[in-house]
Amino acid sequence: MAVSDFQMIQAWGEVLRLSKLEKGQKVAILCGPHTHPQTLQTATIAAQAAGAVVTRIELQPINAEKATTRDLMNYLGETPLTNNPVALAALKNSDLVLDLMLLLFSPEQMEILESGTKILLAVEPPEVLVRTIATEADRQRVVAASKLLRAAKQMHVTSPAGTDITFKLGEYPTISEYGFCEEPGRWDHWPSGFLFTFANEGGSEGTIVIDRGDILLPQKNYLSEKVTLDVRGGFVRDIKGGVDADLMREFMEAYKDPEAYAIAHIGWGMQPRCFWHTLSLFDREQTTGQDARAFEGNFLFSLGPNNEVGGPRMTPCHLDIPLRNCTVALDGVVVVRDGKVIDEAFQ
Ligand SMILES: O=c1ccc(O)c[nH]1
Repeated sequence: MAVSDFQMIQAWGEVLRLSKLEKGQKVAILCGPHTHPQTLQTATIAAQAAGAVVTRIELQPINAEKATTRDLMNYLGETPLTNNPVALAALKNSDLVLDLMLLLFSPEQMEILESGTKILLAVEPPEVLVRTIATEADRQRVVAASKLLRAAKQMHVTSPAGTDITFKLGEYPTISEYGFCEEPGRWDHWPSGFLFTFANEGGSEGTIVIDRGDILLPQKNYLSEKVTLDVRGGFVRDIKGGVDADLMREFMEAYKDPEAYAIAHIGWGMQPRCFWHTLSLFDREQTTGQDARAFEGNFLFSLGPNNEVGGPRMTPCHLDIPLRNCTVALDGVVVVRDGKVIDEAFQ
């Protein structure tokens, strides 16, 4: 259902407060022709109400001729910021960037963050944003879990459907996402409420079974039959199943990039206000599927790029695949059991 401007302005006000936006600071709102007009207008008003100096930067989209999907997260790496020093300079000179266009994993995003600028991504529709306004409690819970993940040397994931895979950890940092940016140089995504790290290069071995009802992103469908991934040496070597497997395989083959098959980020969902079922109630193009990435107790793995954390892969092909009913153990300590987060593990 629709959201009132008043409610959206209040939502932005709370997220900007949590992000410690101060009077007189510089806010750049990055947008494009696809940016939701209500999100843009209410973000602008809320940032001004917080006393910030607000600049809108509108960039023209690229890559349409290369991607086989309209999904914002599925031709990564090159962005409208690539080879645009004017916009890049303005963003690096801001205290906070509200990214309503979607940069995600790109060299330019890393460069902006390294300058100390904060970036908050927000491209879900207002109905999702007002349901998932971040809270300090979300931050504390995700940060507590990330301390365990950061210290772990191995993640072992199993499921009744047949998943049994081990990831060696330690080469890459842990990323916590909880929906606001309270520290300089931080990137976050509203909505979120999950955490992940990246498997060591070549350090993923085993089988992942994407079960009936599990979700593929960007396909944004619920699988009607199992898809089995054979993972060796950090790469998906085989994709077995029926039509869903054929669709996934052809989608990835279209990129003609061997790096698309690499295991990328691995972690789990901790957002009780996001749900597995939500995607079934939206038109495919109304959402990027953050409910699916963040719902409490999923095991979320992704394929493709790891440049976000300084890894060598910047493939534009990026799949996020949240699984239900998994058990996730870090060095033998269970943090998710049969799709339920074990908070006691983080005390
Ligand atoms: O918020 C996000 C969205 C996509 C992704 O791959 C990671 N985090």
